Amino acid sequence: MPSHINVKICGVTRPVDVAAVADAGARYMGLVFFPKSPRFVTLEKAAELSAVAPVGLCKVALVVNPTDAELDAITESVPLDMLQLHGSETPERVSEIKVRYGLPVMKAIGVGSADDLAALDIYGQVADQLLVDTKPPKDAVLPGGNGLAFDWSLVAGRRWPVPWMLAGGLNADTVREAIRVTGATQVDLSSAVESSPGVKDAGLIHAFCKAALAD
Ligand SMILES: O=C(O)c1ccccc1NCC(=O)[C@H](O)[C@H](O)COP(=O)(O)O
Repeated sequence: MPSHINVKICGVTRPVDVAAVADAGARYMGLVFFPKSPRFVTLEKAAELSAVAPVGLCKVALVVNPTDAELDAITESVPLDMLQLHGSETPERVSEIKVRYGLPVMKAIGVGSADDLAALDIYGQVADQLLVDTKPPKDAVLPGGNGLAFDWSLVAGRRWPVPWMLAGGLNADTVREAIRVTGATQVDLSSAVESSPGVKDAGLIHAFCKAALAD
């Protein structure tokens, strides 16, 4: 019987990663267009990875405060199913991007304390999905993908009018507890399925999906 949990593996950089993500039963793969990330992919590489993704694997482009020119280039070169906004995009910008590109938009919100939860209610009115992620440390180079968890009890029992994913430091050992505490039906991760920064590991991807999808 199919699991009711959806997994997103973010930051694939090689065709073997795409195969591992699909074989392991993940529902989404993320392509990172943030140049400072060790998971950064060029337009050409992203198009190659997108082309080998099987039907049914949702291809998500992750961008940070993108200009229209950047999004034009990405959407013209890479077959995609969703855009993930991981910067400080305003609700108005989320709406604008949805209309201009005609793709579902997932907005990432960093959570570090209860003060951050109001943003989820606001963006839940405009985005197609929410990514509830750990708020990055102040000195972090990356706005996401830092392998750090937040206090899951902050979002326990919270619900929004759109589907949402839990992210931030998840791994095969913690994902079941994270799902139990938060009630998440979708989970996203990057760091814990890598052998070194930016290099995905098929064994770790399979182990994570086996743990997440077991119910
Ligand atoms: O992963 C990156 O390199 C990245 C760079 C810039 C913005 C966001 C980024 N990742 C966002 C994700 O969707 C990650 O999967 C999410 O933050 C969880 O990452 P991790 O804590 O490493 O599992």
